[in-house]
Amino acid sequence: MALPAGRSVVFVTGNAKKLEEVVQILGDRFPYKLVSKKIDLPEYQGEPDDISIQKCQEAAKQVEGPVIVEDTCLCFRALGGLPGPYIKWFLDKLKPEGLYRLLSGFEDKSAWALCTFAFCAGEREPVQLFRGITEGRIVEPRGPRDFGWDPCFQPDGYDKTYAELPKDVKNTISHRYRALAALSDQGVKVP
Ligand SMILES: O=c1[nH]c(=O)c2ncn([C@@H]3O[C@H](COP(=O)(O)OP(=O)(O)OP(=O)(O)O)[C@@H](O)[C@H]3O)c2[nH]1
Ligand SMILES: [Mg+2]
Repeated sequence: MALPAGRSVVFVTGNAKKLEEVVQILGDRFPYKLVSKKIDLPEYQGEPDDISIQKCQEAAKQVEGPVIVEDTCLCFRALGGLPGPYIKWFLDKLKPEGLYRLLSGFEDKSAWALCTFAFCAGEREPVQLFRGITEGRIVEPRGPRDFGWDPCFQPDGYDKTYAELPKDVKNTISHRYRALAALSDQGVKVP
């Protein structure tokens, strides 16, 4: 069963840039009223799916209603997928230059960005996951610095980094776009 049309769903994030992209990507394609709420949820550890499930359940508990959360990983192939969900701390300490230098001992600079949206209708309800992946490689940082690791991620098939690409291009190829496309295709369900 779908949520009744017109119901609102709270997107819980502490990240204003994420919210900006979600709003741009979704436009009016989402059948529910999307309300945002700024809460800094805990940074859980573990596999991406488990992290998103825990994050969503915690958000539903705090909001006491239907919620969507999103968790983003940046995974370096040469490092077996790390930093993955821990990219926030790696970026914070190393900046995009340091992320690039992390791979200096490796020929393989390939990486993928993984975005997972999680929806649940309430605290003890099941969590639905929607994933999107964009493949690319880690390059010496280029472009504006206003969003995280965008300057050092160059998506496959482009000679520009995410940061250098116009927003409307990033937003049609990104990990976030693909995850939201899965969400739009499959729809959210309440038990
Ligand atoms: O250059 C970027 N392009 C992107 O498209 C992108 N998406 C996320 N990030 C960064 O990667 C970490 C994810 O951690 P994260 O998913 O826990 O996010 P967050 O803690 O900032 O927000 P939230 O968890 O409250 O939603 C954080 O440092 C985000 O700033 C991005 N950087
Ligand atoms: Mg977070």
